[in-house]
Amino acid sequence: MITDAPTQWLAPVKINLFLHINSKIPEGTFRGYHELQTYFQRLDYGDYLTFECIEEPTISVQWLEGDESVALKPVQERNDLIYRAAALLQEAASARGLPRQGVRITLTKNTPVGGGLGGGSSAAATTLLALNQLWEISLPIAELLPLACPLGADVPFFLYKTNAWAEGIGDRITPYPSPVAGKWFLIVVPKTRTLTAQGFAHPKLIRNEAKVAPSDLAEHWNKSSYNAFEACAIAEDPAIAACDKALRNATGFSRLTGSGACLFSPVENHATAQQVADILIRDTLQIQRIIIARALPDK
Ligand SMILES: C[C@@](CO)(OP(=O)(O)O)[C@H](O)COP(=O)(O)OP(=O)(O)OC[C@H]1O[C@@H](n2ccc(N)nc2=O)[C@H](O)[C@@H]1O
Ligand SMILES: Nc1ncnc2c1ncn2[C@@H]1O[C@H](COP(=O)(O)OP(=O)(O)O)[C@@H](O)[C@H]1O
Repeated sequence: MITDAPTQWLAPVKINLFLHINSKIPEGTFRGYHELQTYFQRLDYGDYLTFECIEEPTISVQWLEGDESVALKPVQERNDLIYRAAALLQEAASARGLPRQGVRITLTKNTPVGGGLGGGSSAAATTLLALNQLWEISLPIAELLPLACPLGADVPFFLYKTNAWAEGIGDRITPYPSPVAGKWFLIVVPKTRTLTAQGFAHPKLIRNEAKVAPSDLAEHWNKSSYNAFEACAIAEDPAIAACDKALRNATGFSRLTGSGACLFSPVENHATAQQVADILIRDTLQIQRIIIARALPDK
C-alpha cells in the first residue's frame, strides 16, 4: 500500500523587538499576570513537526535531536504543549460531532528551551493549525483562539502566522507591518536558561511603563523602547551579562527576547552575520551557539 509521507511544518520562532510591562493584573481570571505591550517578529528558523494521521484516536509525540538535544523534553507526555494542543483539538472535534482521529507527531528540536524564542508556544500553535487542516475540522481562527490561550500567553500570536503588535497578557493580537521584515538577525544562545514565571516575579521588574500606540514604537523599536526583563536578567545571570556585552561590542546593539535567555541584534547581511558569529563564538565562553536567521515578511 502506498501512503503519503507525513507532511512537514515549520514552527517559526519569534523575537520580541521590544517588551514593556504596563501593570500587574489585580483581579479576575488572570490575577497576578502582567499587562504588556510587545511587537512579535517571526523568523525563518524553528522546530520542524511532522504529522502522520491514524484512525485509532491516540496521540504520540516523539522528539528528535536537531540543533538542540532532546534532554529537556517534558518527562510526562501529557505536559508536552504539542500533546496538549492535539488533545484539545480532538476534544473540540468530538464536541462538534466529528470523529476523534489520532496522530503520530515528530518534533525536530532546533530551538532552545527557555530561550525566549517561543519554541514551545510555536510548536503548540503549529499543531493546532496543522491538525485543524489534516483532520478536516476546519475551525476558523476565532474558534482556535480559546484553545490556544490556556496553552500559553504566546500561543495565540503564532496562530495568526504574521508579525504583530500584542497587548493584554500578550494574547490580544493586532497584525501590524514589520519594521524589520527581510532583515538578518544574530541570535546569541547563552549557556543558561530562564524561567518565564521567575522573570515576571522579579521584585525589580519595571511594571508601570506608560502605554504607547503601535505607530510610536514599531518604527523606532531599536531606540525608544526596551525589554523590561533585560536589566534583571543581566543583573541576575553572569552568562546573560557576558553574552549581552559581547554582542553589544560586536554590533553596537543587543536586546533580550521575551523573558530571555537569548539576545539578538540586527545585522547588515548574511556574510556579516557569519563573520561576527565566528568571532563571538571564538571569544565568548558563555555563548552556547549562535543562530543566524532572517525576519519573515508580514502575511
Ligand atoms: C515573556 C513572553 C513574551 O513573549 O515570552 P517567553 O519569554 O516565554 O518566550 C510571554 O509573555 C510569556 O508567554 P508564555 O511563555 O506562553 O507564558 P505562560 O506559560 O503563559 O506563563 C508563564 C507564567 O508567566 C507569568 N506571566 C505570563 C504572561 C503574562 N502576561 N504575565 C505573567 O505574569 C505567569 O506567572 C505565568 O504563570
Ligand atoms: N513541546 C514543547 N516544546 C518546548 N517546551 C515545552 C514543550 N512542552 C512543554 N514545554 C515547556 O515550556 C516551557 C517554555 O519553553 P519554550 O517555549 O521553549 O521557551 P520560552 O517560553 O522561553 O520561549 C519550558 O519549561 C518547557 O519545558
